[in-house]
Amino acid sequence: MREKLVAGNWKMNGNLKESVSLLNALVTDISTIGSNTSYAVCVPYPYLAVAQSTLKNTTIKWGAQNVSQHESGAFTGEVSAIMLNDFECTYVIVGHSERRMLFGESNQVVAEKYLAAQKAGLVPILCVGETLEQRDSDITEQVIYEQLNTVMTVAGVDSFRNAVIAYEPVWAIGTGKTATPQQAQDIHHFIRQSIVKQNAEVASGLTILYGGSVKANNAAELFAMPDIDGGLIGGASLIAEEFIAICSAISS
Ligand SMILES: O=C(CO)COP(=O)(O)O
Repeated sequence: MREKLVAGNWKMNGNLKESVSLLNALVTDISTIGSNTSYAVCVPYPYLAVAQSTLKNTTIKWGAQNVSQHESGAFTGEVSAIMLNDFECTYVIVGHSERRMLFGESNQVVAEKYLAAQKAGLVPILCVGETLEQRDSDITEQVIYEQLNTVMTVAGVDSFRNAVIAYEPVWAIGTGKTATPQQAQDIHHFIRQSIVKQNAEVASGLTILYGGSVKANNAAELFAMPDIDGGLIGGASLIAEEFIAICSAISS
């Protein structure tokens, strides 16, 4: 059985006080739900230390939202995978569409970040997804295949044994427009089949998350689809009750 996962992506939100209180609320509330699923929060870098101290010895894992493709050196403002290890991160998000679009990260750079994360023992959560324009031009599968294939070329298909993929249609992020469960399932199936062609065993064990306006009231129907193994949650992960409700939608 492949791992199910619900991960929060806090993005650039909150301050220290709010982060501490959200983490504490999650720790209290998570104990009320079943545990056949993994849970995680990807917090801003400055709050990794407090995530580490608050979540250690709980069932909630933690991670970062970005990582440098370089090991060390003159890269002002960047954070390496080795540094993330100091905070005992399990996960790091790579290739989020906001990084691709706002910070110009190409498929190649994303693949190098993915590889750097894995080399340091972190589990990359590789985000893929199409814009509305690309969907309307009927090139969704082509776009996603290129995103995946660059990673397979740089890191190999076996690398997906220790990675998670998140399908996040750009048009559904922060817009309140969720992909329908069938639209999401179709792309999840396409992603899994793209990996099956290289290695069926790796593909069947691969956790593929859906992200994009997942809320407590639409999570269960998305998570019920056969190739959707959980969610990457943005806005709703900033409210403890909402995030916990989404987590319980997968356990039930
Ligand atoms: O980008 C996302 C998670 O990485 C999704 O964000 P929202 O859940 O706010 O749409």
